[in-house]
Parts: sequence; structure tokens; C-alpha cells
Amino acid sequence: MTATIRPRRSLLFVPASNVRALEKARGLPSDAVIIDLEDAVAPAAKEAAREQARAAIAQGLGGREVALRVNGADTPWGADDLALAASVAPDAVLVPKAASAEAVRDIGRRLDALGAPARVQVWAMIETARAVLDADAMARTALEPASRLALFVIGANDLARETGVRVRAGRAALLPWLQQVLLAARASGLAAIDSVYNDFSDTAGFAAECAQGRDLGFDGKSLIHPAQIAAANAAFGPGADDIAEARALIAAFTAPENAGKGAVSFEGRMIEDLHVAIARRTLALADAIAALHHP
Ligand SMILES: CC(C)(COP(=O)(O)OP(=O)(O)OC[C@H]1O[C@@H](n2cnc3c(N)ncnc32)[C@H](O)[C@@H]1OP(=O)(O)O)[C@@H](O)C(=O)NCCC(=O)NCCSC(=O)C[C@H](O)C(=O)O
Ligand SMILES: [Mg+2]
Repeated sequence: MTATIRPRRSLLFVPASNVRALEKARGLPSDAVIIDLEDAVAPAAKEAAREQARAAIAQGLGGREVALRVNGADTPWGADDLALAASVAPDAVLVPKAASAEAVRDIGRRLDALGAPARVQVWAMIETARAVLDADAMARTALEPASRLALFVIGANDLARETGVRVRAGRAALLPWLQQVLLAARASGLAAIDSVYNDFSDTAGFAAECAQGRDLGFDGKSLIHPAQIAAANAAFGPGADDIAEARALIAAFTAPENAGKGAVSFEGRMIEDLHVAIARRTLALADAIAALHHP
């Protein structure tokens, strides 16, 4: 049986301090919205932003998945942000600058203690040198009983800030780190979302980075502007060609003349049961996207 698939092609950050953007996000075709209380909100606006986040989550964001990025536990706002998350129960709490496996466990314990429903997931931003190095240890906490950890998001801006790397087209300096985080996530069954692309007016550069993120294995991309949604949805969702090929591949492998064969020839190449599994996943993702209100 195929596990339920949640499309996460496009996760749009929306500053909680921006009421107009919160309203607009409701009607945009991103698969998820991340309401941000952290870096997109100036210190003087934190308290008001928290109340706006409360109202937006309570009202709902058009049925799409909603995450709340809280401020860090070591900031003056972190505790109140987490209390808000426990009371309004978004789909996920996005932890910025996740520091260690123990820090990830601690967020889960604190949500438990605050009475957050079990369905509230923990998502972790991997955006420090230490987090990249310890990504596997953090991801493994997802395998512990009652863990809420479900997803990693790459934070390339903070990674660049701390390490000094220059993020240029092609992201050569970041690639080993992206791959390490992706592997850590997959080894423990987590979803993995690629970093934001700051230059929202550069459509060609953004499309190239989406294609690269898809090739690297990410489920989707985090976004900062509505103009980025369509390209991310196209890059991370199966296209009509992918769907047609998946159907043809399954039909070929399961054809009566191939019964009992482990390896089958399909359009000049070898396919095995594992390729059927990949094709079935493609079709399941396509079905899940079709079931969204904003395919
Ligand atoms: C980058 C922006 C500040 C640009 O805003 P603006 O100048 O208002 O853009 P536009 O005039 O082009 O906007 C056109 C309309 O779209 C709406 N809009 C803009 N952005 C969003 C959004 N994110 N969500 C919903 N709606 C949005 C505007 O309101 C306009 O609407 P209308 O009035 O109908 O014309 C702005 O885009 C922005 O604030 N983006 C999000 C910034 C953010 O959240 N940053 C934090 C997350 S990124 C990060 O921290 C990454 C990570 O941690 C790391 O380390 O890498
Ligand atoms: Mg960051």
C-alpha cells in the first residue's frame, strides 16, 4: 500500500507582521504557508505579529498546510511563540536554527507539556554549520517514540552568513551540505525542503535552482514571493509526460507476458520492481496534487 503523500512543492513564507500578505496567501496556489515570526518580523513588531499569526491560523489559510516559524528558544519571544503554537495548533511548528538532536527533542517535549495536539509536527531549519554536521543525529530523533519531527528546511541565507560561502548560480559551495542534509532526512523518513531564492525578480535563475533542487531529491522549495509559486509547483510536481510514462511503465511490468520476470525491457531500458514503486509514487503524488484546491 502506498503511504499518504502530502504535496509540498511550494512552501511560501509570509511575515506575520504583514496583514495584507497574510490575506493574500489564503488565495495563492502554494501547497503550504509558513507564517513567520522570526527573521521577517522586526523586534518591535513581534508581539503584534504573534496576535496576527493567531488570528490567521484560527481563520485558516484556504485549507493548505500551515506552519508557524517561531523565534528561537533563546530569544525573548520564543516561549510565547511556542505557547501560541500549542494553543492554535498549526500543522507544524518550524524551528529556526535547530541546534542539536536534544534541542529538537526539547521542542517536542515542550509542545507536549503545553498540550499541543499530537498532530502538530515539528519542522526544523537546518541553517547552521553545526546543524549540517549533526543533521543525521537530529533526523534520527524522528524514529523515537512520539517524536513530532517530520521535515527539514534548508536555510541558505543563514548558512552563508555563518560560514562565509558565496551562494552563486549553481550553488557549488553549498552542494555537499545540501546533499548531506537530504541524505540524513531520507535515512530517517523525513521530508526535505530546499532553501529560499532571494531574487524574486530573476525568474530564469529561480527556475534553474528549482530544477537543481528537484534533481537533488528535495520535495519542494521554500519561497518568499507569490511570483515563485508556479515555477516551484511545476518543477517539483510530476508533469504530464512523467505521469504518462509512469502509467506505461506499470502497464509494461505487469503485462501478462512479463509475469514472473524480475527484470523487464521497457522502451529500451531495464525496469524492475523498484521502478514500479517509483512510478506508483509519481502517480500517487499526481493524485494528491489533483485533490488540492489549487492544482
Ligand atoms: C520580499 C518582499 C519584502 C517583497 O515585498 P513587496 O515589495 O511588497 O513585493 P511586491 O510588491 O512584488 O508584492 C506583490 C504582491 O504580493 C504580495 N506579497 C509579497 N510577498 C508576499 C508573501 N511572501 N506572501 C503573500 N503575499 C505576498 C504583496 O502584498 C503584493 O500584494 P498586493 O497588495 O495584492 O499587490 C516580500 O515578498 C516578503 O516579505 N517576502 C517574505 C519575506 C520573509 O518571509 N522572509 C523570511 C523567510 S526567508 C528566510 O528567513 C530563509 C532562511 O531562514 C534562511 O536563512 O535562508
Ligand atoms: Mg534563516
